[in-house]
Amino acid sequence: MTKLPAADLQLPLFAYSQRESLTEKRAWIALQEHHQYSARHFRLERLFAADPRRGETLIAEAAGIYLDYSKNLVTTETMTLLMQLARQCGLQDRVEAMFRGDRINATEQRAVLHTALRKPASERLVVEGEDVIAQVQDVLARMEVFAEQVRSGAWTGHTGRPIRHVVNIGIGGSDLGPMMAHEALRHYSQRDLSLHFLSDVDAAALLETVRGLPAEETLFIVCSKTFTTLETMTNAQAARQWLVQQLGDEAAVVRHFVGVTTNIEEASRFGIDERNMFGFWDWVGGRYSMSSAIGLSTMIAIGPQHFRDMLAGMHAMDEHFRTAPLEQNLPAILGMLTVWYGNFFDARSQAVLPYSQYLKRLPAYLQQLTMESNGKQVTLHGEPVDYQTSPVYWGDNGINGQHSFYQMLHQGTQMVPCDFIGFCQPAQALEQQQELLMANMFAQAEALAFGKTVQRVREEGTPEELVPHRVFPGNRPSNSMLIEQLTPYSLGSLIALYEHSVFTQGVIWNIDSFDQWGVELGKQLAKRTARELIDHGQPLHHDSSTNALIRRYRACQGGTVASDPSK
Ligand SMILES: O=P(O)(O)OC[C@H]1O[C@H](O)[C@H](O)[C@@H](O)[C@@H]1O
Repeated sequence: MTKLPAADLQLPLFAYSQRESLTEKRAWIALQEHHQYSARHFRLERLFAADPRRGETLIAEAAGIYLDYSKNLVTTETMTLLMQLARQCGLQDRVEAMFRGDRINATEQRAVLHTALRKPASERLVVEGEDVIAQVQDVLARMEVFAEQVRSGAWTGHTGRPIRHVVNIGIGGSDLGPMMAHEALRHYSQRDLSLHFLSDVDAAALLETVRGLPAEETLFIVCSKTFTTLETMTNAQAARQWLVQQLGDEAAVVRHFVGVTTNIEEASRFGIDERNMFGFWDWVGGRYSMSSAIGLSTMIAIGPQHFRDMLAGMHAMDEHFRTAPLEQNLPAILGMLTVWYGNFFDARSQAVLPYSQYLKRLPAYLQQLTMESNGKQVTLHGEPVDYQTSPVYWGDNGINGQHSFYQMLHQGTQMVPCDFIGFCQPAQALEQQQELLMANMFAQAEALAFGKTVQRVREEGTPEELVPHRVFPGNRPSNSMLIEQLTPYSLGSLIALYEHSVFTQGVIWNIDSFDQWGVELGKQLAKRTARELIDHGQPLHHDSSTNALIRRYRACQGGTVASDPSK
């Protein structure tokens, strides 16, 4: 892509940043008062009693997702004020700027165009003189040819055997999206192809992955936006060595390794044939990249048409986000509710609870999407924020969670807003299991919202000394998302919903949701420390804790200390 002239480099920082502090905005002050004098006294049972149709009106629906946000500590007045805040923060202008391809990732001087990855081929989007849709479609077409070759067995390995195992090597955004999508869409996957994900640089990860894999039927997809990430490069080199050792020929690499990257040069140096590289662009952030060529393993597993369906679901949500009025806009509603709880109720975390075995990796995926995007402490101007930014996102498969951490959600001392996600039709059916699953989701949201009073606990004949233990305070907020069925389309739409909710939050907080400088320091220190762990003679200049840990490690390696008697 063409580079901006140096003189323009400062412009976007100021173009998209809000000069007025968030906490000085009229709507913010109004929300503070609303919280102080009304909202902090809201009781969900009273809100529901006052408006018998609340559960049918505080809802929004788009791109196959029905969102019920009535079990939140809000009234229509709250929602009006929240949307006023969004407007005063310029949300709609920022949305337009993102979709247009402005360099809204100000600290890296990059456009943010993951939405272009899922636009229909018939559209055009010219950014800095280039039609990005044409570029996207070109890569998609090449991915489709390759994916079909692998799926049909036409792509053969070095010894002429078809590929039966695909190993995605990548980390962060080059792992979590494809891994989550693979789990979510297993039902759509070609049965005679198995997918594996290798991210951890712990040798056990590689060895456990390749154990039992026939090298002649194994394809490695090295996914790395930069092609310099240490963990991925280390794993890719080790996998390469394993393959060459197994097949006894360096020439095998070209049939068993393909690359997905923005860095063609580095990938060539690794030995990947340029014809087997699938590119993307610096305007696709790692955690926003599952709809780019990073989704190659997804496409191989579910096939090009289903991959296109996933893109269509994303696009439908993108368009909804771009065009729907804020009051009916799902990502805006979700995003503003997160702002509401974090900034006015001091909620520090947000639970994501899918009632679907297939979505068990969704919370892990969302952790990078949300926290790497919005875990920031300075505004676009570089000034410290004086309000809370990203909450901790966490969660698990809802049913499993019920039998472990839901205790804290119901009776703990912290407010944890919850997102429940469920499906009307199961991807796989066994009699009544679907009803049992969804009954639990509805019951949990109801129990959190309305609890159980002292009076009811007593009426149940509970011994007096146990009454306080068996009371459920209720008034714990949640969203319920109901989707017809888990399909590539609905998965795409769900992911785009969260992407844009994250964007909404970032706009309000006036931060750069698309950089990740916070991951750099640890990487730098690890490089130096790695040298010290390899060469025990290197002097140590860390703090006393780190020095002592390294000395202990060296001694343990050298066999001069041992604490495990079983060894
Ligand atoms: O795709 P890569 O360039 O290998 O980057 C992989 C990951 O590593 C980094 O440390 C970032 O924190 C992530 O945002 C990124 O997704």
